[in-house]
Amino acid sequence: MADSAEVPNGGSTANHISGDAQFVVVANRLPVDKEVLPDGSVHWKRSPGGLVTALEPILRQQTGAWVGWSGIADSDDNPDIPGVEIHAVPLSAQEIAEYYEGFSNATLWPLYHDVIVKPEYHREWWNTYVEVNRRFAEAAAKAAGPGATVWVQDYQLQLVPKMLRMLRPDLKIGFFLHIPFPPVELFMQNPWRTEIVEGLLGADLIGFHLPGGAQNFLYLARRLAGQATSKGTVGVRSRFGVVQVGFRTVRVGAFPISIDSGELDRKARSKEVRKRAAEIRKELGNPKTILLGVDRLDYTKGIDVRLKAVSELLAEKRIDPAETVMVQLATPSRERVDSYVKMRAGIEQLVGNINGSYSSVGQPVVEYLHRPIPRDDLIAFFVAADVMLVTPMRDGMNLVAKEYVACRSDLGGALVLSEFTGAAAELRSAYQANPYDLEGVKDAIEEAVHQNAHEGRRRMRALRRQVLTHDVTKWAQSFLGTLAATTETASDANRGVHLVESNEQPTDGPDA
Ligand SMILES: O=P(O)(O)OC[C@H]1O[C@H](O[C@H]2O[C@H](CO)[C@@H](O)[C@H](O)[C@H]2O)[C@H](O)[C@@H](O)[C@@H]1O
Ligand SMILES: Cc1cn([C@@H]2O[C@H](COP(=O)(O)OP(=O)(O)O)[C@@H](O)[C@H]2O)c(=O)[nH]c1=O
Repeated sequence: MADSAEVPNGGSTANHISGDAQFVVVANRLPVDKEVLPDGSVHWKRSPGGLVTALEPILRQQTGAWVGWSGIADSDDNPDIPGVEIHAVPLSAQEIAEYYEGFSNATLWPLYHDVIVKPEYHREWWNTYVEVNRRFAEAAAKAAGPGATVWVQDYQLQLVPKMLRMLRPDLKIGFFLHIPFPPVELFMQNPWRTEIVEGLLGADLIGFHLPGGAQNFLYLARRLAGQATSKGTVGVRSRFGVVQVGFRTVRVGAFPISIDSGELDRKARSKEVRKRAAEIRKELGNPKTILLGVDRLDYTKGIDVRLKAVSELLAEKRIDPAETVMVQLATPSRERVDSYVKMRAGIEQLVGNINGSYSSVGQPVVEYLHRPIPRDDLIAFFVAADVMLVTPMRDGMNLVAKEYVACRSDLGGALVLSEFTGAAAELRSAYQANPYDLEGVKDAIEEAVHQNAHEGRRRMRALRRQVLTHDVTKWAQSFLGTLAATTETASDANRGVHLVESNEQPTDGPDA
């Protein structure tokens, strides 16, 4: 998908509902964000974040419908996207404040990301979350044809599976969580924890990035919803868990998401991208080492950690300011949520401090851009960067790490990767570090900066083998294939699976 597209004003097909789609994606966001320019014309640009990056190629491969919000208040415009039938769910300014900024991003987001900031619990936010989830469920019910497959995405819509099942029992319903599913001790804080578990159990298949999340969920289904569940460990794309909900069998599994690695590999090899990468290096003053960070400006991403690490490495003369430039590309995100406002100020202060202490005139050590970067430009930055810094405190997957690897067909570059990303489970040959251990992060960055070419190639070859053989198509096929196979009766599905009753004492504790 292009980063932006002009759509003639008045090109809306609002309320044009066909109700015959056989495949429906339901996500908080549409794949494109609406922007109304000062002259009143409408502009649609790519929505931020990895969810859209991952799902967009899937919908290109099979026609279907996408139910979501356009990113601004009170809009029911449906942009024209070839091959995808768009069903916009309008949200009022108050719903955006309470459902999106409030319950989704100031309650659930911090709760599911290790309470890095304190989650806020407000009853009004919850009530609006329930109401908006109902509207998404109704929109999905209208878009889906008889017996269709509906794939509900992410933490903003955890009540939709149950609501949709009540409206349309004929549908096959999948749910995928793009962020970490938290340890049981944290999840239990949520005053509406039981409603959320029951909401998810409306699906036929519930997917997580990692087996640990799936196991946490199975434990909670037993404890909070009182359902019998399977007991063994969950595998990656295998050994699915089972929850028995009356006569229905819900499967629970781990499906690590990925990227369109073949497409990125191809683009990164192109002459234009190579040329642009060379230009970037020149524009940065031809430094020996380019360090790169690419993130939504989010406190989970550990942008402060990498800035502190670089600052200390400079102070300790372990890296040379005359030879090093760090580029931090930061897409604006959730700018009206308090914790994001505070975090932005902190990061910009760190950038200022480093530049104040170590830059020379016209040659800043840190180049910081606070704006969305078009995909093609991003690819050139990946090709140019000697060391990619991915240091989240917690991250569901982190597609940026995989994108960097996919772009390095030259086997150059090095990846510094937080242990607390979903990607760390697959990208074992990265320079991994614990983001809470600043000395460890510094050591990893220093090692990556000074790696010898042979070691660098060995690591990158191993990383690429993983990323190129596990792409987003494999992710979607494994999830949708498992969902399609969930037709058996409860007794068939449970054959050979020992179910633990909710009143039995489980022997397998949750995997925190
Ligand atoms: O829609 P926003 O509030 O602007 O946020 C953007 C998206 O952020 C999150 O992305 C996650 O999904 C990625 C793909 O699975 C994953 O790699 C990453 O670790 C997650 O943080 C969020 O989950 C999406 O719903 C948002 O649209
Ligand atoms: C900064 C920036 C990023 N992108 C693209 O956005 C996604 C980010 O996905 P990830 O899983 O790493 O994290 P979140 O979903 O944001 O939590 C990735 O595909 C980036 O290439 C972009 O297109 N433009 C940008 O400026």
